[in-house]
Amino acid sequence: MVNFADVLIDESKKKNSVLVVGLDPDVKFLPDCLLKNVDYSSNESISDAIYEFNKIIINAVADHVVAVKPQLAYYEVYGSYGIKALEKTISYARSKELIIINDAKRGDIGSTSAAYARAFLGDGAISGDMVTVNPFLGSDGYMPFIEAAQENNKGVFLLLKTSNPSSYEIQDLKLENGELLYFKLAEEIEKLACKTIGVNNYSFIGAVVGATYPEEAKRIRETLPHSIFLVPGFGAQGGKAEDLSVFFDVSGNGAVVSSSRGIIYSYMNETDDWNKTTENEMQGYINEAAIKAKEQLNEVRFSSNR
Ligand SMILES: O=c1ccn([C@@H]2O[C@H](COP(=O)(O)O)[C@@H](O)[C@H]2O)c(=O)[nH]1
Repeated sequence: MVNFADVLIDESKKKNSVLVVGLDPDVKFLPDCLLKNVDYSSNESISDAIYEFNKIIINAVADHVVAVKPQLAYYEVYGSYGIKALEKTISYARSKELIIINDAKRGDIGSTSAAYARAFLGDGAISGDMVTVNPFLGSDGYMPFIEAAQENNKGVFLLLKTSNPSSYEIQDLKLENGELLYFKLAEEIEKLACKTIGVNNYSFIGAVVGATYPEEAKRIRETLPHSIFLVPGFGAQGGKAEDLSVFFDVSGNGAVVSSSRGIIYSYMNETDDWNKTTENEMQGYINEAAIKAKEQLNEVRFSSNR
């Protein structure tokens, strides 16, 4: 039996990185070199460009990231061709021995969640190693994912305190006993996580906690010591490396931090005419941005500022 938390931590140690790069391809931001032959009336043609873009990103970051995180929305928008681009991207990332976290945020009634779990945690073409799950339908909505992850030696990240500005509207609602909703959910996750720990003391049942909420993260970390956090919101959403030490444990483990736009479109900040960036230049800028982010995170994850 493999506990996926151990796989993630071992990979993080091997790469000396807690950085996850998000694969959120938006054609608006692709330079001319990738768009010159694109027929905008064809989803197939656009999806081919997306796959080429993803290969450049993967080549640039593979040595410096613990995982890549495709965001499903950017593929689903192009229908079956977008899904094909996702399949090819996953297969390419696997050829570079990368861990794949599908940011799909699924969750439904039990029977449908079981089908989603087969899609994302089974052995199909869009299956990764971990998937983000929306737990707000309740335990029959998220347990099928946890069961599939356990059966297939994979992992999940349950949404807990998301990085967006309005996350407080629902997630911070006060319950009758004065407790906050996300905090109650953290307690529920811990009940499952503490029973499913691996050799590093972490469970394959992780939680999403936004980089934009370090104060909240500090309390969540105490309540949920056995879950690895997936931390989005670093970079483009304003989350800063210097605020992130509270997400980690004393050994610098316990969290992986994702950045999408801040890294994959880093070439847009390098010249006034970013449209003219070549594929080689793109790869270079993305590589530099990933190394910089990795180093910033390494500086804070071992710091004692908790
Ligand atoms: O709480 C959450 C959960 C998921 N996300 C996703 O992460 C990336 C963030 O992209 P950036 O460009 O680094 O801001 C994106 O795919 C979101 O859907 C999140 O931001 N917050």
